[in-house]
Amino acid sequence: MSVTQLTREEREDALAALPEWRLRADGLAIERTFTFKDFSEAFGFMARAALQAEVQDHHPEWFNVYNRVQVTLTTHDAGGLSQRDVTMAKTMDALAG
Ligand SMILES: C[C@H](O)[C@H](O)[C@H]1CNC2=NC(N)=NC(=O)C2=N1
Repeated sequence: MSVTQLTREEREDALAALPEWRLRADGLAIERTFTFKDFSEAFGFMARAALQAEVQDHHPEWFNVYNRVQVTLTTHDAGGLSQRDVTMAKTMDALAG
């Protein structure tokens, strides 16, 4: 599937609209750590995000310990950041409340 990387300008605009996310040092991914009340809340978030990932055909890299979910978004098909990551980041922000 052809997906294109964001240009530097598009990336900067996207990050400005995603204040909770930071650009990974290599510039190829965005990252956010979500913290919830407990494991049940964290896993509920992951379950809802997983269903949305399927709908968007765009899957997160993530790591969960108890109430914490560390998320990395990158587009493998583009070899870096694409609009799909931005859309998924906004979806996750909305799901986390
Ligand atoms: C075939 C399938 O559509 C692709 O492999 C999709 C699935 N989910 C994906 N998820 C992410 N994060 N990046 C991709 O490039 C990607 N590609």
